[in-house]
Amino acid sequence: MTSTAVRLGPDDTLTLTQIKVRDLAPRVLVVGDPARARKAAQLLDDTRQVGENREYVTFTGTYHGTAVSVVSHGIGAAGAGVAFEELCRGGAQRIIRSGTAGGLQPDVVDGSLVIATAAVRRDGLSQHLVPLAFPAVADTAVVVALSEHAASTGLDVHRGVVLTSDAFYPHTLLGNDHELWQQAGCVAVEMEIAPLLVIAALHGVQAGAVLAIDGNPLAEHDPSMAGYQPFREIVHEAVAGALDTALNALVA
Ligand SMILES: O=P(O)(O)O[C@H]1O[C@H](CO)[C@@H](O)[C@H]1O
Ligand SMILES: O=c1cc[nH]c(=O)[nH]1
Repeated sequence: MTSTAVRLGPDDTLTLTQIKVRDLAPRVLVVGDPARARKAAQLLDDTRQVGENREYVTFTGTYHGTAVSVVSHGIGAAGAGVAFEELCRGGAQRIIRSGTAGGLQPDVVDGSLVIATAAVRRDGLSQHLVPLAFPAVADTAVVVALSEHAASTGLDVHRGVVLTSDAFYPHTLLGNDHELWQQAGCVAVEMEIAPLLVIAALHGVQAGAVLAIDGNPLAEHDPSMAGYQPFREIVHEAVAGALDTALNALVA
């Protein structure tokens, strides 16, 4: 692929994530929540913390003998996009996001897993990088690897197009358009996959995502998200299943 993408050297430090390039593994797990990054780091062997700045916390270790880094990217496309871009500039070759999401279809409910095949680009960032006509598509090998490992978790697994949207809490003035995307067949809604897939594609990096479902705002008739409650056992189990799936797919 002809590319004008920036690549840094091993002695460089990525500016906002504060990771030394030599400390970054080519296979990277990304999660929104720094606390989830710390939990994921405990699943690695020989783990060491190699970066911390703002919402970006980074660990590197090995998983089943293969070097892996875990990085938190915070909530929302703009901040997460900083991390995704720096990881690509630092030499990441495969990036998998393990996040949480709301189900959009009636059968995509608490405790399910969703594997993203593509994302609707309703984020504010990615249109500044490449026109919206460019699709946000997951890498096929990553989707296959995620599907294989998700099946072994015993959780309810769905696969399809996800909606990436900047608005977590809508205002009654405009509401949200989740119903439109439900009718278009989107399976879940979250906030960072579209920029991940776009930035990775522009760098020639493999990327994909697996999501733990923590509610279904349409089915629960809760468009305001006032009843959002992700701190439940059924969600914790799905988050654990998503992390396990993502780590196995990373090293597949
Ligand atoms: O659980 P994470 O990875 O943060 O993902 C989802 O959760 C956050 C909103 O609660 C957003 O970042 C959304 O994308
Ligand atoms: O963006 C998100 C994340 C989790 N659950 C939701 O409903 N939306």
